[in-house]
Amino acid sequence: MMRTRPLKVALLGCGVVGSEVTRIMTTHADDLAARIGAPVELAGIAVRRPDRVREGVPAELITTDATALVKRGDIDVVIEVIGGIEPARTLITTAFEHGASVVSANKALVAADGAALHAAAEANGADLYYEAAVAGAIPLVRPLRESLAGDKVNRVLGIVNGTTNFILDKMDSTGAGYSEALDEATALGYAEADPTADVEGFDAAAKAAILAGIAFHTRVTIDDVHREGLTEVTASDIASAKRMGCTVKLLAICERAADGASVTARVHPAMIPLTHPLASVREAYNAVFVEAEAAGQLMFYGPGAGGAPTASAVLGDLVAVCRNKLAGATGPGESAYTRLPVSPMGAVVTRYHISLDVADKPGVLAQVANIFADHGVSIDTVRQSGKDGEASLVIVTHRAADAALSSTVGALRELDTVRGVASIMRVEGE
Ligand SMILES: NC(=O)c1ccc[n+]([C@@H]2O[C@H](COP(=O)([O-])OP(=O)(O)OC[C@H]3O[C@@H](n4cnc5c(N)ncnc54)[C@H](O)[C@@H]3O)[C@@H](O)[C@H]2O)c1
Ligand SMILES: N[C@@H](CCO)C(=O)O
Ligand code: NA
Repeated sequence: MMRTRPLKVALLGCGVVGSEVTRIMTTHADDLAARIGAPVELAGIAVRRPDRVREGVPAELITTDATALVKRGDIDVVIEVIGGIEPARTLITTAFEHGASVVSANKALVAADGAALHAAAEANGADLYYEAAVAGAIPLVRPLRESLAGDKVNRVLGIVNGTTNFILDKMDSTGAGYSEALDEATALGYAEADPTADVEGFDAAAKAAILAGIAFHTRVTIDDVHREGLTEVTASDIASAKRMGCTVKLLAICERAADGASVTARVHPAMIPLTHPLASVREAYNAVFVEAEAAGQLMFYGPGAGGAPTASAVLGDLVAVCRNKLAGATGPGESAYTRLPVSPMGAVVTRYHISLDVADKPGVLAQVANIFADHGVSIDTVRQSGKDGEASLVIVTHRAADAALSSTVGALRELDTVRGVASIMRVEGE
């Protein structure tokens, strides 16, 4: 039976995502009501610039006082699409204290302070949902939290940042320059308000922290995630990857250690074979592999950024939270019972592609090979090219610990015959 009294929703922020949330809530009101079992009504929209023309947004709902809106007391659900840490954190906490549940798209905040937010939700009998925070429209948080709650996840690996994938794809396929590709991603609404969050890997690291926490039922914050962005990737890295039958992608990788006693979470550019499904992920699309003990390998693929796709995830959460409200229940909260520690990057085991500029004279290759052997790093392939007494060595290793690779590179830099280490890139997905 449909309840006639509407559930009241407050929207915080009416930018790329917020404007699409407003549009869908307005145009799909009847369907949303039927699915929830009660009408949902937009009761207020907090914005920073009230004079901006917002097509289809009722002017009487607009306010610049977000705090007063979340304190009203008659609000059932607050949708936070402002972004950033403050004032979002205080507004969300205040919303819980005033009886509202919260739907947020804010990965930066959840990855920094998820535990405290979950605790505040629980203390007030409220829900905190954030499907939109990870990989936009792609259902990933809910499948991990709910569908896979009976399985044991061992690995989550994928492309979780649309902007950087868009940039790499454009550079690779059209030869566009880095800034040109970034400007296009920003114009299309994919990039964060400050795009350094995308290109320096902070956005992907936040998503990796959220995914690792949910997948391994432990607490992982953004500070636990090893992070390398896109800014160090050169045209020569991309060309080198091509020669190896690979492409370069910015990956987020969360793994349970082989002994099961710890986990790791990292974001960095990596070479992956062109035959791997992640290699064909184009534009701002995201794709995530989840490997679970009983399920095997699952792949989640779809639009990872953009106003409408992200609003789709927000609306899905809104329906779930409203249903919970009507049932007088709450959905799953934080699950961190395994308390698995997060190991540092040095413990990660993977393969490496190393490009060295060396003197081309007898014994150099043997000297270089010895350094690898001394540090327990086994070489898979070596390719040498060069002339006039200088050579370029491209070495691909077998699987080795990141700490062992770092000491190998440190020792190589000490050799007089090694003029420079042109690039080091991890090789994944084989
Ligand atoms: N754009 C995407 O593709 C995407 C995808 C997934 C998640 N997200 C997340 O969604 C959130 C919003 O992103 P967006 O792309 O819509 O950003 P945006 O910059 O387009 O929108 C944010 C809006 O919030 C407003 N705002 C800032 N402070 C405010 C305040 N105190 N009170 C009221 N309004 C305030 C800003 O004026 C702006 O209009 C972020 O957390 C972002 O990480 C975005
Ligand atoms: N800036 C983010 C938005 C989606 O979270 C991206 O490019 O993926
Ligand atoms: Na999602």
